[in-house]
Amino acid sequence: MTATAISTTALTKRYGPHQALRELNLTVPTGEIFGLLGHNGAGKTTIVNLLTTLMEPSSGTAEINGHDITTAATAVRRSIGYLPENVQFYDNLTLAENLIFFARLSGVRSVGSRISEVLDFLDFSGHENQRMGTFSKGMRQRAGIAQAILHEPSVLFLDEPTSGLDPQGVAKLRETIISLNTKLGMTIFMNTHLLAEVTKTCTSIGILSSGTLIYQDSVDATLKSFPDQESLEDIYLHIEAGQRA
Ligand SMILES: Nc1ncnc2c1ncn2[C@@H]1O[C@H](COP(=O)(O)OP(=O)(O)OP(=O)(O)O)[C@@H](O)[C@H]1O
Repeated sequence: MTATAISTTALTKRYGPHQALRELNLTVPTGEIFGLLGHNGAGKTTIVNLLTTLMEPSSGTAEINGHDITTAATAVRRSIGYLPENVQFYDNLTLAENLIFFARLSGVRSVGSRISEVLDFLDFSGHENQRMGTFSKGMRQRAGIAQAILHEPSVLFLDEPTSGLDPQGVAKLRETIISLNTKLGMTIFMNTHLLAEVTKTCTSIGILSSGTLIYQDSVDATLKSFPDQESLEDIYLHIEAGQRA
């Protein structure tokens, strides 16, 4: 039986009178690279904020590796890594100084050797003594992933990870996400608008529309189920249009 990395039951979030997420029931098996798609304002960041324990749900529940996001938030935080869309660092400090700071915050043992191991894995060694204020967007992204995986999480959340990257940066990020999944066994949950990238990177997708999950399946099954559509982008637009009709 496949283990479950992420599961939500009737997960709901209201901001005042606005219902951003409506009774979401979602299951992501361990080992998937799951891409959450949806229009602007669909509720994608809200889901990530709930699953990473940055916010509490209005009602409903969710579990990460069997830990409840509300009653076992500390256990959830130990088993997840999170790369927000705009990752923040201390720009006047070097990469190593930043990573040491974050590693200590998350209780990493053998900080120096763990940082070397992570930078090596990400093919990012050699920048340790560079001040972060001089980093390009792609380098910041790489540093953000290093920070997010320092404590060896088993589930990694990425919010719009391709935002602001050039095509080389997008390709490098894809390579990194796939190797985190295949070599380290991490389950990946990513929010994205870049549908061409989803076909190349993700194993399964969900589509969120106005706070409701309207579709979930593997990428392969999705491509087979809509033989008349040329690409995942066309399939996405077709499903979304069906929802609005
Ligand atoms: N703190 C907040 N207070 C009030 N409304 C909010 C708040 N955060 C988000 N919203 C609203 O909730 C809805 C979902 O927002 P969310 O940021 O989760 O969407 P999204 O799918 O991530 O959008 P995008 O693709 O534009 O980043 C939107 O209508 C948004 O305006």
